[in-house]
Amino acid sequence: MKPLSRANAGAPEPAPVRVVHLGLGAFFRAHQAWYTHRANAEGGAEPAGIAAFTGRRPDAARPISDQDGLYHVLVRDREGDQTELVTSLSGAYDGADTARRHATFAAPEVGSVTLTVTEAGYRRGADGGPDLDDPALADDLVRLRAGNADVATAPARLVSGLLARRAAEGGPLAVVPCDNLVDNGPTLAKVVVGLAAAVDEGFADWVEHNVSFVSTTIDRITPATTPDDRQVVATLTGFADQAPVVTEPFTEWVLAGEFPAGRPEWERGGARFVDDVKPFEQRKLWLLNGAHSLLAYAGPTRGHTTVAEAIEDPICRGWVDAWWDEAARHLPLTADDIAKYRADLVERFANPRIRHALAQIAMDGSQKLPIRILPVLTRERANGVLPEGGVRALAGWLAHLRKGSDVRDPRAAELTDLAAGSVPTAVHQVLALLDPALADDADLVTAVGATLRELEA
Ligand SMILES: NC(=O)c1ccc[n+]([C@@H]2O[C@H](COP(=O)([O-])OP(=O)(O)OC[C@H]3O[C@@H](n4cnc5c(N)ncnc54)[C@H](O)[C@@H]3O)[C@@H](O)[C@H]2O)c1
Ligand SMILES: O=P(O)(O)OC[C@@H](O)[C@@H](O)[C@H](O)[C@H](O)CO
Repeated sequence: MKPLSRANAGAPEPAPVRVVHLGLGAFFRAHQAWYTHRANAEGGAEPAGIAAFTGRRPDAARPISDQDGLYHVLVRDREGDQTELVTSLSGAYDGADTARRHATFAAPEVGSVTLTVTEAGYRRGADGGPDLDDPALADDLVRLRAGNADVATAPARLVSGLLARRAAEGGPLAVVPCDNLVDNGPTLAKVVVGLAAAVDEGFADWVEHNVSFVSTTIDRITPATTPDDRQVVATLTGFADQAPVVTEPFTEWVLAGEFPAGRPEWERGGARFVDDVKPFEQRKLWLLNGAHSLLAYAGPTRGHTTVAEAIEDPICRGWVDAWWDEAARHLPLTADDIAKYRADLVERFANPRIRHALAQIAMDGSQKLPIRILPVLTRERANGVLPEGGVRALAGWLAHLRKGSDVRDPRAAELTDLAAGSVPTAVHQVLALLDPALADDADLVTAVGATLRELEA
């Protein structure tokens, strides 16, 4: 079995870096790096390279940098596997490598910064600005004010990179969040401008005038890679690839916003540039991600561990259909569009060769449910409806929290405490943490309690 390298694979030399990425995870490799690779492969413009930095694990870049930035995407449909070698990563680095990060941010030929740092990684406070009660972010702010750029959180790394760009007179640039958040461009802008202002008002002003925050809807189901997946890639390609990613054939990237310093021609890879991502965003976050979260919490009560298993269970499928009916009532799309999207989702979820663990999706519920479930639930309640699917998603989350094991969430300790004890108290306390208005809704509390008892029976 050959080690993967540009020489062994006959791959082109690394392209000049035009994009910096924060959060070198699986999704970035299956999505933004893949679109950049596809755009480069189409030819025409000068190829664009990406310098990508890990978010939290210093060692995560090593297997990729040892392969000259190369890795395979393993695309799995019901019938079989296809591999594609991705060549757009020109460098993979430890996110704590401040000197490298700053040099990349400062380079005028770098025009965009993309991010996949998870919902929790944005460290937003209740007002949408930076959560300065978060100890890690507060610690980073002290460092930034002291001129020390060795910071750890994603917002602080972005701010320190922008400080380096301003100091080098690198010019304007675009920041492109690719995480599942509502209004992700303006949402990130609020965190970054707030943190910049806490460092220095003049710098916040520079950010407002020089940095464009682009909104995106991003979609490609990409589970964590397993050792078996690596073996499949080795068998198919003959390379001992240490960093392949597994994904589905479907992919979507919709973007809205300005790129003042240019960008790769991602549309050549299939990306769409629109004036407003909102209809795409609501369709995706409510129908796809909402159903994912519902299955992630309620599915295990029926013994399921993956999305594909759960969606094939007629009971779980009924839960998802109920949720989709509720969400559909509030989507600004035609009935035909919604029906087609739902049918496609059933196919995507049921793909038996994508083993998407419910436990992976269940992470960070306190950050995800307000985006995926509550917008529909609150609209339904305003219309006097007790929505079965939304209620079940909340009840499922409570069941997950009450099991107590493997709750991965920035508020895990608080949540598992609140969820313990009698059902009515647990439901009231957990809903109050999400939104006090939910806990004041007696009919909702009763319905969630009844569904929780049913799931726990
Ligand atoms: N996997 C998917 O199917 C998918 C699809 C659409 C969007 N996304 C978005 O991409 C994100 C990452 O998914 P993934 O599959 O790449 O996961 P992953 O676990 O493979 O990678 C996560 C990346 O985020 C970084 N990270 C995690 N927590 C962080 C934190 N608190 N601060 C800074 N960086 C942090 C990690 O270091 C890593 O680089 C998701 O949370 C979601 O917002 C994922
Ligand atoms: O990646 P997360 O943790 O935000 O959410 C888990 C899944 O719901 C998500 O990754 C979907 O698979 C993805 O959003 C599909 O495009």
